[in-house]
Amino acid sequence: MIEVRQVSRRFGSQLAVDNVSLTIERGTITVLVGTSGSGKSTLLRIINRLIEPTTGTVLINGQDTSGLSGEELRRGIGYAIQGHGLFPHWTVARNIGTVPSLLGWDQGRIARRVDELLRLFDLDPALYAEKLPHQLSGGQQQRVGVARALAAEPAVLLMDEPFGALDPIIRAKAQEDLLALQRRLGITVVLVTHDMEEAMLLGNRIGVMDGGKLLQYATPTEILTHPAPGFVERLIGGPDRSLRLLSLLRVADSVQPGTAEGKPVQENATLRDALSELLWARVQALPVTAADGTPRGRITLPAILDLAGADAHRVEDSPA
Ligand SMILES: Nc1ncnc2c1ncn2[C@@H]1O[C@H](COP(=O)(O)OP(=O)(O)OP(=O)(O)O)[C@@H](O)[C@H]1O
Repeated sequence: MIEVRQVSRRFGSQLAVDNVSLTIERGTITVLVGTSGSGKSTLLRIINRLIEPTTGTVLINGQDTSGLSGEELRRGIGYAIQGHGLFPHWTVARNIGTVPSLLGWDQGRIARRVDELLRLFDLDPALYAEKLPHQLSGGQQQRVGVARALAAEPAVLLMDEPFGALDPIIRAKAQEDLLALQRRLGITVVLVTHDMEEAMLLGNRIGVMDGGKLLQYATPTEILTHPAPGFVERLIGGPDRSLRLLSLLRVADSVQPGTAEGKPVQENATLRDALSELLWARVQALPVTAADGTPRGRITLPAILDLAGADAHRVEDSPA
């Protein structure tokens, strides 16, 4: 668990982070979202003490981090940034092995860990371990950046706009991969983005920042259905609000008995995707299947329309 208590950071006359308190539960994804200059990156870097707070404290698992050396702290916390931050003249393997080397792991253990991480990120070690970063695609570099951040098996992973430089298709894949990875490893992730869509997709909780202040810290559903008045309300109150709500709900949540004609929709797809399929096929209903193709029932247009409005209580009862 990470506890940020009344943390502020001043740069000259500017208060980049203004009295922020929040608690991040172990094994969750927290997304800090806000416009440029709102203090997200500064707050993230205060957690691993790349930036020291002017006032306030950060506790990790109950321990005040100011009592640790910054270097020691950072070896236990993964950090992945936009542009991947890979050393350009080092091979992929050496890049991934950076922190284990600093920690004094023996060569055999480092090699095994590098191999394991490359496989985890779908990069064949025989093909990629000895390549240089510039010989990889943007998406592959991004994966190596995250692999490097995870090399020493940190319990906490901080990510600053990790998908910012990726094209939309690779970005969607990278987001799905992060969700799967986080579930598999059970790590605590704190991620910074300026993209509310990304925050809604990834966050168990979202912290909305503006002018250094944390304006709201809540689940995606709470933010959509009960946004804090003012900035947050304006941020999420655009014309696609109903579609965002549908993005948080799964087909499995409103599947009905029966069958339908047409291309099946998977039960773990979002209702937004299902709506798109229904509109594309110009039908009122489509069959629903499990990932392995087992029939599950059908999804209908009226059922989706029913959930797309501001019926907050029903939406709140649904899993985010
Ligand atoms: N080292 C620094 N020296 C002086 N001012 C700084 C420094 N780092 C950040 N700031 C200022 O603090 C404010 C918050 O910056 P920060 O990088 O945390 O914002 P952000 O929300 O992450 O923005 P972005 O999305 O553009 O990265 C900005 O106005 C920035 O100019």
